[in-house]
Amino acid sequence: MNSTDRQAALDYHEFPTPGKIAVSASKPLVTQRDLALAYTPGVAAACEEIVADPLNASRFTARSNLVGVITNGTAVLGLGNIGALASKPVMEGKAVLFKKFAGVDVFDIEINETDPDKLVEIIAGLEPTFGGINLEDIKAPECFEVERKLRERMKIPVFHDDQHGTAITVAAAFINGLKVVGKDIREVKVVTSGAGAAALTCLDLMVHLGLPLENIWVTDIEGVVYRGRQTLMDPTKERFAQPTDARTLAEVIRGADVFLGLSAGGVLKPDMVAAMAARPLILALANPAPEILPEEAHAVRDDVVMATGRSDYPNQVNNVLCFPYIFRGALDVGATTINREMEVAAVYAIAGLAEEEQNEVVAAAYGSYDLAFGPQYLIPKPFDPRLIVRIAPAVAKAAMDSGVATRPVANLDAYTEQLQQFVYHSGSFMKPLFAAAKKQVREGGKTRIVFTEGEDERVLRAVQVIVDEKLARPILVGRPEVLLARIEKFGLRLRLGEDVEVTNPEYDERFHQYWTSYWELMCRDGITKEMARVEMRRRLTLIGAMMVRLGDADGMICGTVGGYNDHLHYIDQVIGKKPGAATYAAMNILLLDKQTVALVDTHVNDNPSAEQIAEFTVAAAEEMSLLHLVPKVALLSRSNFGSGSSASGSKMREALRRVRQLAPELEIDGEMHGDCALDEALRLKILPMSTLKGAANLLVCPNVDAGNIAYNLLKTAAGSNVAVGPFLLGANAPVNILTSSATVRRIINMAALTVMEANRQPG
Ligand SMILES: NC(=O)C1=CN([C@@H]2O[C@H](COP(=O)(O)OP(=O)(O)OC[C@H]3O[C@@H](n4cnc5c(N)ncnc54)[C@H](OP(=O)(O)O)[C@@H]3O)[C@@H](O)[C@H]2O)C=CC1
Ligand SMILES: CC(=O)C(=O)O
Ligand SMILES: [Mg+2]
Repeated sequence: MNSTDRQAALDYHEFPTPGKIAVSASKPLVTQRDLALAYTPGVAAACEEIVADPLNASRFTARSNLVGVITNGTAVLGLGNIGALASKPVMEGKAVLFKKFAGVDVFDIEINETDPDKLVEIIAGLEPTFGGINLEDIKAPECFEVERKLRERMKIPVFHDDQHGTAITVAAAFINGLKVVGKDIREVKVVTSGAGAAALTCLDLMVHLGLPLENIWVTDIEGVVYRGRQTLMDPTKERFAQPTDARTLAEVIRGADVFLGLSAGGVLKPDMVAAMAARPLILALANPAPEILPEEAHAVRDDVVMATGRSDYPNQVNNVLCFPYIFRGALDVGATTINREMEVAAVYAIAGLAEEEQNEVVAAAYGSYDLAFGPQYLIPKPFDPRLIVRIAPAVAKAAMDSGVATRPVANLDAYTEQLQQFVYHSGSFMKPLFAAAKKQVREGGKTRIVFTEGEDERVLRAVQVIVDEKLARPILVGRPEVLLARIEKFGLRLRLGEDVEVTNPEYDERFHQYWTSYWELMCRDGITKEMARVEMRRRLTLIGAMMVRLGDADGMICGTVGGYNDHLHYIDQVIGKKPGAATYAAMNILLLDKQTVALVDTHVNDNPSAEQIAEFTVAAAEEMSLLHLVPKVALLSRSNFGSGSSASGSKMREALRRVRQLAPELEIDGEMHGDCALDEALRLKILPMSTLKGAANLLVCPNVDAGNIAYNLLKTAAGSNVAVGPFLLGANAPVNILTSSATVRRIINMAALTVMEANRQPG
């Protein structure tokens, strides 16, 4: 690490508050009554329920989601025996990863004790606190004994991460690596550097998966582990002792197909790499310095396939791919242990994911979508959000099948769905809407959605999911040769003409009809025939809009590139407003932690009149009903029922009067401040005469600046994956203009919603 990176790492740990974790309360503690419930006397009720039935601890305490990350600091990363106190940053780090990747809470516990029996006594005594124990960085061979004794004594999962988390991840990289180099697990020679917690347990699992024991050559700080060796031996190591005269890594590495390094930095030398078999697989996993750096190995030969434990090289093989998710699955079914069946399920879940297409979140985190299964991508990346939905259910199922689950989940699909929500906040909101869209497709409803920026990477990735999930029948506007090249580049499987229809902007026999129709529409608005022809070829939104107008598509999605109002301009020319509508508006929905709120107008009307506001408020409320949301409308202002002498206040009052005429059944009030809209208690205090009940979920802003700014602030403060929209209100067809910040997920969601709009019953 250079001095700048070192300083950055220290600053990260020190500022703004020392360390990386804190405890946060999951219940409100604001009033005297809260205090009485949370603490004495109320807390006694929870205690008594647990006395009556210990299983109630998982109902009334955080135990079933709480893991102890416990170490004595004797084998911390590759830093060695640096002691319990100095290991604390690593344990806090594990806690952050547990929480971030799988929502598991952690107490990190660093214990000043090297005697295995005493360590066992201390940890076993913590069983009431935790739903699981993750042992970390305890050195071999003591770690084997500590784990075995704890497993015997404790009725919760005990998992030594450096052994099993590493073994599971390494086994996934190993089987995928062999696939890439085209070798058979029964025939490869594997040489390790390291015979500690990680290395020996990796070998154990690799043997379970089919690697013959006699093909394994283990080396450690003393050299080769040979039969008859006396120094630094223990029974676990003894199992791998070879009958050989070879004594050094340099000797046994000759002709090896696989090197597995779980020892210390710089142990594997370039001349040893040169002596390995063709297409060698090198897993140099010591942290933070690997046994050999990739550039050193590649300098010796160009057929090496290489992985390290580090994030700054391709193929990071690190137990973070396993431990958050194996615990998620184990905790969710109340597993009493983590057994071999659960380990193997995790191996295949991780290995299988690497062969799937890349994910947008991974691409955003790593700055590239160009990851396809192969030498540079053997194993999923730690930021892949699919890890949780692949590994945790596989582990949960294996726990149930092998009889160690005390709280089996009744429906694995529903469980997986629930985990999906952990990754995508829009999951639970969208689920019934996806089901409705799929039903339309199955029943032959109006489902042909044209995507005008068909060549855009996000659109292509979204369309792959839309095809796989049968959410719509997509039409891509794009040049076929570009589409084909990009589909291949991104590792997608779309078949042009079969899965998706294509409209080629450079040549399509329908174009004559498209541009002449456009000219007929616009010939009295300054568009000549020549302009109509040229515009129709170069304006993708015009093409899509004309397809919808002429019945070649049922709905349209555009806007991933370009300005909102530029797209609206062409939609207005070709599709126009709904009969009777005087205005367009844009509505966005935000799926916040505690509530779902829609905001209108976020993109169109600079300073709408009261009449316009009334019109788009009613349109927004109708759109919400289509999405199964019961609208509760607040007309926002900086004035509260006439409290401020603002022009917007009187405009919103007038809008209220008009909405009440247009839609008397709608629950609406205003004008009011944003906090009164969302906080019923405050509203009752300040505006006790308000007719609005509960929190408003449709917030109508007095102008587009307010709407747009409020939307972007809320979206950013809430974090990613929370926005659905924008919905274009007022157009005479189901067309939606997205924005350049649209993600793949948002495009998929909006396609499903456009299908629903296309099938909306009039009325
Ligand atoms: N990428 C990943 O996910 C993970 C990586 N690791 C890394 O693996 C390494 C070992 O961790 P762990 O098994 O927990 O620790 P242990 O202390 O249990 O084992 C370390 C092993 O490495 C051997 N060793 C140490 N130095 C050398 C050397 N210079 N040459 C040859 N062998 C050596 C030790 O030999 P002896 O006992 O004879 O001294 C021992 O067999 C660490 O670097 C750790 O960071 C560990 C877990 C996960
Ligand atoms: C990754 C890890 O657990 C280690 O290096 O010890
Ligand atoms: Mg470790």
